[in-house]
Amino acid sequence: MRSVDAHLAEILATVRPLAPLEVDLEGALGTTLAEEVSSPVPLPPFDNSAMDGYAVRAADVAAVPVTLPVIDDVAAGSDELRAVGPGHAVRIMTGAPVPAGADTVIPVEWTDGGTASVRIERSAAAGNAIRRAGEDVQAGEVVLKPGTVIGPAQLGIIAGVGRRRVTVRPRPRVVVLSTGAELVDPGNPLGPGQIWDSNSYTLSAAVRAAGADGFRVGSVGDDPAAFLDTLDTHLVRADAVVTSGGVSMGAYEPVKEALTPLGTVRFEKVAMQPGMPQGFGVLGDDRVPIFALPGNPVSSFVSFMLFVRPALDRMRGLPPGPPATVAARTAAPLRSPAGKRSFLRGVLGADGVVAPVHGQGSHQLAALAAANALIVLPEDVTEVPEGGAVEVIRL
Ligand SMILES: Nc1nc2c(c(=O)[nH]1)N[C@H]1C(S)=C(S)[C@@H](COP(=O)(O)OP(=O)(O)OC[C@H]3O[C@@H](n4cnc5c(N)ncnc54)[C@H](O)[C@@H]3O)O[C@H]1N2
Ligand code: MOO
Repeated sequence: MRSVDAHLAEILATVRPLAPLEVDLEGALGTTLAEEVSSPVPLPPFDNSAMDGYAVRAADVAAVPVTLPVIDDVAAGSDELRAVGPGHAVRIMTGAPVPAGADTVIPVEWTDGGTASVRIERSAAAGNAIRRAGEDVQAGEVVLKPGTVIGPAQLGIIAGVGRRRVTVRPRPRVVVLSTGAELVDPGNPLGPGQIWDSNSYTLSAAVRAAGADGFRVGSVGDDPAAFLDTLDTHLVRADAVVTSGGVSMGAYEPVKEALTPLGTVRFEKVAMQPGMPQGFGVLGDDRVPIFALPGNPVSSFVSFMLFVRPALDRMRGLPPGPPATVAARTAAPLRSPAGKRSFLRGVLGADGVVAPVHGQGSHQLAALAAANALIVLPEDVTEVPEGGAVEVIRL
């Protein structure tokens, strides 16, 4: 049997970061920056007011109360500014440029709010409520480095430095396909021997949660030719394919039967529980990676977290690796088969104690849904006593 680490190593040696492309800001969320972004101008571009109030000379408000004539009104966006002479005040709004001559801003709350003249009750030192040009970013300064995932704030600063388009590694497009003659799409009635297809929903959601775009094709039956046809149809829009089911030892294993003859996809037993039967390889001239995951719902989910997620990180241009673990103590004794790495489902509390959920079968999806962690027991561990130290993957 192949080790979990060897299987992941082969996957990571095969998948490649997606080629960079230029996208509009609207399409940049969740992508990975593939260039350095810098600002052509200082930000803010000019000294401006941090508050609604009055721009004055600090010397004129050293002794208060004082009443000054209001010689102008400046809103944000104003460009014709009158200089503030000695003894003058200019009404100013947040974000408006500070007029020449003024060196401080008195918030409106410290005044009577006058428009022809203003009575100022409190004095302020020079520089009060003034945001200086370049205080956020200097002209030419790099604001984002390649390899940064673009979230809302990163998108904001790209727009904030005036860029309309940006070069990124895109979100991988992942086609998700489940197989099994027993599968019925949720919302439809079950016939004898049928179950609702949950894996295609779980896996396409896991794809999205991993920062990629999932296209849920739904389920195909047990016919290898129909499976290949469906795959062919969808391959053009895929950077990767994830399938579930049809990979073990049964009489009807469409994924294994269809892909094995291609010679580019291998089916192996990986020393883990759940998730032992795994297929991985590449398809077509573009060598699109395909992950053929086992059909048991918990098995396919755990397989996704261990193998597909790191591969998607690599495709996104992020440092890939196994899921991070944290140290915990188990609330109950645990068992694991010798020679296999186990991923038991558990609930990790704020106190660092993890309680295995009831129902550790690889078909028990409700138990997985109740869990927030996978308890990892290494290959050489067969038992852990109550209170024993374990590593867990947060879900
Ligand atoms: N003789 C052996 N039998 C099995 C072995 C083995 O080594 N020797 N391995 C077992 C293990 S471990 C697993 S895991 C499963 C993997 O089976 P397949 O990947 O071939 O998947 P299926 O047979 O199609 O389905 C397994 C199970 O999962 C249910 N399923 C499948 N697809 C879905 C879906 N989209 N949504 C919800 N549930 C799904 C399916 O009904 C089956 O109950 O093989 C063991 N057998
Ligand atoms: O290894 Mo299978 O993935 O448990 O049930």
